[in-house]
Amino acid sequence: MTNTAFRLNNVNKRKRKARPLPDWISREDTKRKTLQDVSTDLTSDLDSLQKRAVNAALSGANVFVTGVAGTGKSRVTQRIVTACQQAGRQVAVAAPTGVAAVNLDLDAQTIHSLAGIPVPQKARDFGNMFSPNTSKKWRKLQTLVIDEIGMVTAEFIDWLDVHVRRIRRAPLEVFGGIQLILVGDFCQLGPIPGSLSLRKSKPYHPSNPSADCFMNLQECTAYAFQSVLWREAKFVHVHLRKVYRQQSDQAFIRALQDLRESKADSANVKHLIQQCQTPLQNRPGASETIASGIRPTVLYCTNRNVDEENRRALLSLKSQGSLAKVFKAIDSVQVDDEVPESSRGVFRESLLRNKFFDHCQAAPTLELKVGAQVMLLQNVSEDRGGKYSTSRSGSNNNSKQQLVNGSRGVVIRFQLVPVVRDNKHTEERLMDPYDRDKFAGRRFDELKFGTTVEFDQRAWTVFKFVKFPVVRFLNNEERIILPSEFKRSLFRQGTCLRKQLPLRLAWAMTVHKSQGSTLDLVLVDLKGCFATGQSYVALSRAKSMDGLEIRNFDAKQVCSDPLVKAFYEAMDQDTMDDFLATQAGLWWYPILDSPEWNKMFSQASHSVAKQNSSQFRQWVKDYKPGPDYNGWKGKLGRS
Ligand SMILES: Nc1ncnc2c1ncn2[C@@H]1O[C@H](COP(=O)(O)OP(=O)(O)OP(=O)(O)O)[C@@H](O)[C@H]1O
Repeated sequence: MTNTAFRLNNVNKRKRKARPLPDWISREDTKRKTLQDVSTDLTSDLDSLQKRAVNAALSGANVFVTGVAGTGKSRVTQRIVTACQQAGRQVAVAAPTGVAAVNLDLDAQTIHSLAGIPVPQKARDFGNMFSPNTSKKWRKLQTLVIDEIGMVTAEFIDWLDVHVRRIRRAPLEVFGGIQLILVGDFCQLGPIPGSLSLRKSKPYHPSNPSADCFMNLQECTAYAFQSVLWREAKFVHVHLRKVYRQQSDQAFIRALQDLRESKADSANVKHLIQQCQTPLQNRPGASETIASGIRPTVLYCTNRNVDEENRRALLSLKSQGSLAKVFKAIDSVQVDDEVPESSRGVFRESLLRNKFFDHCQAAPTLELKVGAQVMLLQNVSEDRGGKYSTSRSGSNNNSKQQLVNGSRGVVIRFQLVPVVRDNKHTEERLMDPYDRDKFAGRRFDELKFGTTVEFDQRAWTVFKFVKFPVVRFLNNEERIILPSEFKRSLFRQGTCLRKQLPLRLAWAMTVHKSQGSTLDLVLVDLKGCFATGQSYVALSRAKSMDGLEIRNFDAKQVCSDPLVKAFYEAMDQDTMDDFLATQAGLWWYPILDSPEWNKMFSQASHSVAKQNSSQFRQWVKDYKPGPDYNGWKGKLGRS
């Protein structure tokens, strides 16, 4: 081909590309077709409401997905995230607490670390968001998914919104134009109040910009729907209806529904309590499982009871003469390459102090013994040679066949696993018994001291053996459990990494930690129940009454919030705008009554603030982070 011909061809190609599409295929349609394909692939096993949630998310709308416990909110969240990613969107997934983020298992992080701020005590803590790294991240983001929105306070979400708008220089758009997917159930555990007293902090006023804002963050227990954001975001509400977790036990579903609505004296609840008073070991199905060595998970309302129970249980095993093995986690951090050399030390220190290491489900030290009750913390993915995967898709769906995050079992022995070293002695590796490719046709237990195997184009020699637990799970599968990675990436900071066995002792756990999980065999002790929705969350973890024992139930402790009830009624009656305008109340109303506030504003401005959100918008407009943030001066005030 001559140069001229080549050029002509290119011109023709360009011309062809520029030719308009036929009238009957608009560009919008071709785009929709692609989204349609994504949606069909990901929603084939979802019910119609679950599909509606995924499609609404794909349409680009702000979506709120809710539903009673066990209706598949987590499953829908996973599909939404995958769908948005496949549609080419920049997605971030966050949850209000470390446990919820780790539970979600979608490489989610806490909302605070996503925001690049500590758990804020003062409005100016949000000033950290203006750091070049964090603001760049927020500018790129297209979709933000927040799970367990019921635990996020209205005040927090409004302050976040305010700062994201400024960072993205889009003051009039909710979250500066980022699509919001909020997921949660306001009848489950709500925002947890902290200890900071409102009275001790000064209200923010534009005339005194360096003062700390009125900071109610640690005290605010207003629901996210009491935010300005909720009024402006125009959410598509999707209320999932079909309960999957207890689908084989309709009487149980009815009782849970009554508990959710605080009808603790109903016939359904009485029936539930009566059925579930018999100890599990005296019930036909459960007693067989217990006889095979698997004891029920015990849920307590307080941490103290949980620790006591696990310690007691492990000690009782010790007294039977069984030897304990201690597995210590290996923690490390990796600072992002783009962090300048001069700041790497500071970033390293800050990553090492990250809350991830406190919240990580995998304990820093795990003591195990033969007979210890354990729970798997990650899915076992067969298609990846039996390794642990961080994906929770399909989790718990088919627990009889699959081992998933939450699967329960008992340690039956410890197994020696070979460690190999390459012939240059530069690297050591633990041999994964389920990674069959590595053994070149040999059986794992044929590997003896000094045996050489070849993989990764190198020869490796067995030079020592290390003991790891073998767990027998509820589905009777026995599996050697090897250390696995738990990590959290902090955008433009680096990664926190913990290497530990994906197991935790599972004789007992708190109700707060159990939120989001499905349990086959569970004993719920409601002594000391203190939070709204706590008894509902605890009891709704069980799959059926056959696998549930209830202790210390007190109808007086069952409480739900009438405001939440009204919120759901408004959603079902399609009167949400009216509810938000007249009943919900904005989170700062109680602050208006504080003496500090009274000094700042006249009675007249109170009523303005109560009537609409313009007052808040005014603060937003005038708000400037305090003097601590001079470092980011260049980035401020441009919005
Ligand atoms: N469409 C579906 N088909 C079959 N099983 C499903 C479906 N949706 C959800 N499930 C199963 O129902 C159980 C509960 O689902 P999931 O944990 O997603 O509910 P949830 O609404 O997030 O619950 P919670 O509010 O308690 O966290 C899981 O075992 C899940 O695999």
